[in-house]
Amino acid sequence: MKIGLIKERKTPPDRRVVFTPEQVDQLQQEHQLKFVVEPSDIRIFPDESYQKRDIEVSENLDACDVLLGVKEVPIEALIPHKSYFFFSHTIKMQPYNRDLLKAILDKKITLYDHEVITKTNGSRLIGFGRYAGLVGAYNGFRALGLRDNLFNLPKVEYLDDLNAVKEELDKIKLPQIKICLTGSGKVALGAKEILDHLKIKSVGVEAFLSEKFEEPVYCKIDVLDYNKPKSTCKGEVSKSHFFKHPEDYESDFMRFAEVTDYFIAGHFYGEGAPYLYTREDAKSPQFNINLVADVSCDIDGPVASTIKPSTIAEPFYGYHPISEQEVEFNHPEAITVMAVDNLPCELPKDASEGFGEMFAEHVIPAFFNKDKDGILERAKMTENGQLTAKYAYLQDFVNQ
Ligand SMILES: NC(=O)c1ccc[n+]([C@@H]2O[C@H](COP(=O)([O-])OP(=O)(O)OC[C@H]3O[C@@H](n4cnc5c(N)ncnc54)[C@H](O)[C@@H]3O)[C@@H](O)[C@H]2O)c1
Repeated sequence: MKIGLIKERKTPPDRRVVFTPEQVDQLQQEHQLKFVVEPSDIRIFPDESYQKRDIEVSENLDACDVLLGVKEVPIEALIPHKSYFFFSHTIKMQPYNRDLLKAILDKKITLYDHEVITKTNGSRLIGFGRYAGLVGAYNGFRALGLRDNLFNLPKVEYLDDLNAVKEELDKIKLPQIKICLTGSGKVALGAKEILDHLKIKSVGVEAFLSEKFEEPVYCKIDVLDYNKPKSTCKGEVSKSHFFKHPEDYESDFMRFAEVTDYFIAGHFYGEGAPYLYTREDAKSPQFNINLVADVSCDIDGPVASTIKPSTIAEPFYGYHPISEQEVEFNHPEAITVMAVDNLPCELPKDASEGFGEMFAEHVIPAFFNKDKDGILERAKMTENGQLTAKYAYLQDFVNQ
């Protein structure tokens, strides 16, 4: 079997890749696999680092059975009749990728989307969430240091890797602040890794809400901490009930907002769930949050101060809660917002290594065991110019 590692072609440039040279080397030794790497001048691992390991680097991907990329492949670069794996960002009917999905069908491409490489229960097996959480939490501290003239952390993109990021954090001293972190997935765990590296004390909900501390503390909360059942809720309150019937719940986040200084949003927001805080909530004199690292990054939604995504080049802006307008990130009345929507790109080396490990563990075996766990079947969105049954709900979207 021949696998092609394709060049990333999106703007701004994305330096990540599915497999590092070392991983390709190892996979070629362990399996009946041969790799071809498409040349790229932006990839974090240069062409020579593959060539040094005798891995073929070539523009010609004709002989490849499968092509692996990270982000959306531009329509003109799609090779007809091939099988691809990449993030197509189409499963939620994202309008900006409608033409891409149409082209994939027209060109009779078999598309497997990384986002839907899942266990049978639907939970995702691979992704870059951990790296988003790591960089997002760090960026929030960077904003704090710059805004309050406390310390000057460098941008992650100028650092070599995660170790270098952690070394920078070792140099700072934090003020006594309360940090609230939402979520239970990969993003939240990545953010927690940064908080734990800084040796910030983790406290439970009751203590966080009611006690004063001499040192910085954080509290990690999940859906049933920041939502409560409405009086009309009939079902038994549980996480799975919340996921199925979010309309039976209302936000209980204000009790956290009243005592939190720095909020790290690392949750997954499901359609129909209550907003954590609205623009009105943020106007309340009791609303205490003045810094948000919104890794979840749902725009103009559950975290009302996130009025737009920010960029790696310009990662911070201010949200003025009274005027509801954007202001300077260090405006004295602003909630400082970090809402970069491509955070893992800032840590391309570690993110590629981590992603490659997950892909090697969960997907590569499926090529050789007749997909006995249904991994490929669940992730296959298109085949022979048709949407597969699981993704047939996208038919109207592509017909528009
Ligand atoms: N800013 C960025 O660069 C960036 C990068 C990666 C991910 N993200 C975003 O961060 C968020 C979290 O991603 P992740 O990688 O941690 O996800 P994940 O798949 O690792 O975890 C999702 C968690 O949400 C829970 N969940 C499932 N359905 C839910 C629902 N309806 N309501 C609430 N929780 C539910 C699951 O139990 C799981 O624990 C996503 O919205 C993702 O788009 C942002």
